Amino acid sequence: MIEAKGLTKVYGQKTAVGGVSFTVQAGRVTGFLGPNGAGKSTTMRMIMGLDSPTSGDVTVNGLHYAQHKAPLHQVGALLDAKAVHTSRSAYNHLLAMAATHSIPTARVHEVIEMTGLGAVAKKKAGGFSLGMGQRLGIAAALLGDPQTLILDEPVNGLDPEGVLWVRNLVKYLASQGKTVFLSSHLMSEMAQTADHLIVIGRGRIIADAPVQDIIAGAQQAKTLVRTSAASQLSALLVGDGVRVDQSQTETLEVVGLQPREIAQVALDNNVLVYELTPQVSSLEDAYFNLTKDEVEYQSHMSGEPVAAAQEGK
Ligand SMILES: Nc1ncnc2c1ncn2[C@@H]1O[C@H](COP(=O)(O)OP(=O)(O)OP(=O)(O)O)[C@@H](O)[C@H]1O
Repeated sequence: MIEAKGLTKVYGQKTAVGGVSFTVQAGRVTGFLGPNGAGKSTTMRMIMGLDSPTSGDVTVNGLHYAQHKAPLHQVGALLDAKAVHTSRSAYNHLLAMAATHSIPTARVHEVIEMTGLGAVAKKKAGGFSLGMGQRLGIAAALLGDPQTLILDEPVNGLDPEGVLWVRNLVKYLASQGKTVFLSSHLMSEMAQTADHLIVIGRGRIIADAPVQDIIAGAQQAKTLVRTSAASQLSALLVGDGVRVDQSQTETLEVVGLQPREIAQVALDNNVLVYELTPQVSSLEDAYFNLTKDEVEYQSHMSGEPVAAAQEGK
């Protein structure tokens, strides 16, 4: 379990993490989402004792990271896949880590096989592709068979087989009662992997709820309507709390009414409707809804990223 209380990190004028409190429970996969610069990596670094909080507190399995006598058995983390000795082989990198905790060599071989690194284990880690580096980072995180796993963007650079493997792995570990905390910018992947989500924006928690609740929260009754009299039906439907967008000649998107209510209006007015399809919200919709005011680095049509707001900078 990870517990953060009033966790704050200020760099000069910049509040990277502004007094966040949350609990990452054991036995489920908790996703950590937020726009670029929201404070995810800083939070994870503080959990791992790599950055000290300006104020507040965070513990893993009841203790600060540094208080654990055998931390590799408590918490395994992938924070920066490039943080390896570049001229050391993957095997030797893992062996060196294992030696610090008297972890048997057999476990090194085990995590190498688990992560699909067998063929390259004796090669220098500095020459690894992004995906192979991620696999090595995950192998290192798993080495001590820790109770808690923290993975910052674990699927970044992985091929589809690797993405599926990470998904199944973290779900399996959670089912075994482990605590799994992972960040990703891939919404569809997060929707399939996480049970619970913590969403952060500009250093503050903006949602902390089960994935299904977050998706349901964004859900407005939205229906795709195909009709031969789009303008007429649109005029009949539009009103208080009801929005109608006409995307094509015979296609309407109606927000704020149930399909049955739309059908009734059409029937009462003798309008032919030949399709009524309720639209289901995705995690991506919910995420954009939640973070629309929290995006600090916004892309523009020209492709040139600019700081959308200069809060604290
Ligand atoms: N060492 C540092 N010194 C100064 N500012 C920092 C430092 N580390 C992070 N920041 C700033 O703190 C904010 C949060 O950064 P952080 O890396 O935690 O965000 P993130 O949510 O992980 O972003 P991303 O999705 O881009 O990885 C950013 O504005 C970043 O520039």
